[in-house]
Amino acid sequence: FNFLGYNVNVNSLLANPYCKYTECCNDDWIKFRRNRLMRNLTNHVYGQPLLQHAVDALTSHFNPNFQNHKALVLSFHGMTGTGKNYVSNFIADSLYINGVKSKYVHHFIGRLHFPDESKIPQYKEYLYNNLKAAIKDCPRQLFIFDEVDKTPPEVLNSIKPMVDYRDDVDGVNYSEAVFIFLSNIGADVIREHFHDLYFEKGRQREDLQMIDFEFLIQKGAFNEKGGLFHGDIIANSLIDHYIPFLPLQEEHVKKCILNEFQIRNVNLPKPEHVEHVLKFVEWGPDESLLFAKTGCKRLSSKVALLVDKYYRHESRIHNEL
Ligand SMILES: Nc1ncnc2c1ncn2[C@@H]1O[C@H](COP(=O)(O)OP(=O)(O)OP(=O)(O)O)[C@@H](O)[C@H]1O
Repeated sequence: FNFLGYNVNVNSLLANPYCKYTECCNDDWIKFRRNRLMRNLTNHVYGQPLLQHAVDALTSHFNPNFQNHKALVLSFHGMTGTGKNYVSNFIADSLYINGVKSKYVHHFIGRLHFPDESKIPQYKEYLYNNLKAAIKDCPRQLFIFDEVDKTPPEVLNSIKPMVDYRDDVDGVNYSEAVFIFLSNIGADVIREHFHDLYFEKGRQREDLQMIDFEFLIQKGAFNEKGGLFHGDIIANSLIDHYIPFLPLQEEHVKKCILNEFQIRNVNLPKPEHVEHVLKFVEWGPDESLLFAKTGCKRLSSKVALLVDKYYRHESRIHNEL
């Protein structure tokens, strides 16, 4: 309303002052910022054009004009070091003001959280109770399950009711949540298919479509051993989108190396230093040597050593500015 010529927002007058400084379950702290995500993916993630599909899925999930009938479930597949964790963090950053540090972001790592097969019943109970308590506290939660292929399928099956098409489970509604599964399941199929499309059929990486991969991954995820293996989540088609992470080539790895230098305030590293880091990268498969076996992983420590040795002055001056 208008008071003495000033526009007064009743909501902000009534708002809990606690939530001004502390993260709360409201639009001030949780809001999907598509442009922010697009900018980060464009500027920092190399060689993964199919990510646009994940952005579109998130956009429609958070469209206030549509009512969701189930939680959004994305499954990221691909070789190691191609950006699955990296992108999940950008998604968290686009959803929460506190980014990955938000109390509404939860990471579960197969080998770390569910290592012991004899404890499956306890894990199931732990997961169910944990998720339920989180959603009760705030419906807009992000659950990231890393190393899904190293998680016992029974454990993942316990969250099936939460990602299914239902209004609520035990009085709790999960439809606003986002689940992201990360795994190397299907990585070989993706690599082989990409090789065929790119090198044999002359298709450009940027022109590839989801349709080129989605069914392949779904089949691979179902057949390969791992957490999704014969699991209820796939059997019941509860994964909304399978996102393939393509294998990285030399041009992408070089960009990753330059990025690592840039992070350390070295904008123009010497070409021989970039080449030096590149020498540590293993290439495959077999003698084709087309793709980086570990993608852009483990480059940062190599770059850090070089920066410390040759650019200490440059990086210090920038840090002091
Ligand atoms: N496509 C990419 N573009 C730019 N940087 C990347 C890309 N992929 C990976 N990186 C860099 O490599 C690091 C490791 O990647 P990330 O942890 O996302 O791999 P991953 O696909 O999750 O691997 P894994 O399957 O082993 O868990 C990232 O933190 C990032 O710095």
